[in-house]
Amino acid sequence: MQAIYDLVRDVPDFPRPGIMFKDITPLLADANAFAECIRALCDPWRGKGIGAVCGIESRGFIFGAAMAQSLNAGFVPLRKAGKLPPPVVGMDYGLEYGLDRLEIGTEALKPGERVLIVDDVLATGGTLDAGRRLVERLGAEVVGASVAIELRGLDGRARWVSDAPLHALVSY
Ligand SMILES: O=P(O)(O)OC[C@H]1O[C@H](OP(=O)(O)OP(=O)(O)O)[C@H](O)[C@@H]1O
Ligand SMILES: Nc1ncnc2[nH]cnc12
Repeated sequence: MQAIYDLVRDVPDFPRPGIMFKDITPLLADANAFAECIRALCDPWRGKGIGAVCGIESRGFIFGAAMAQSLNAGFVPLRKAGKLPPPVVGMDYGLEYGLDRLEIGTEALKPGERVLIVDDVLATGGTLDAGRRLVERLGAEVVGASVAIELRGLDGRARWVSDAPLHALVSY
């Protein structure tokens, strides 16, 4: 896990003054560390009957798609506004450095389907909360969530009001 810490770069004042941005691109560029990261993210979910991994645009796609393959599950994108063709349902939310909207195709998940939600970073938790609500709106079952990085100081975990587990690989 130390390799993962070593490969996440701190970028001060990006994308806004006062934000310490966690840059995952050095981690993604390292084949062994990225593979180890995907393995470790998937381990808690093996044998748990995950039918679909919902990855959150855009960095959540990188981890989510690789995890879906490893878990032998489908991949369903939760996309930013206006990117998915209709019909969609959407949700506005706030994140550490702005406001945004996530959407999902109304036919993308079956009622009762067992879903894992994946993102790269948990900061204030607004994004993950919006993702959970959208999946539940479609009647699917949120089995849990995984993030590569948790920023504990922003207490995003408090926004995860589900009983389903929320796993973080590394935390700061
Ligand atoms: O916990 P929160 O405060 O909600 O912040 C976490 C979200 O912020 C980033 O997404 P961003 O909207 O910057 O999109 P990107 O992945 O396209 O860079 C990150 O990828 C998470 O999705
Ligand atoms: N500090 C941060 N670094 C990287 N991604 C983020 N998303 C929200 N806050 C972030």
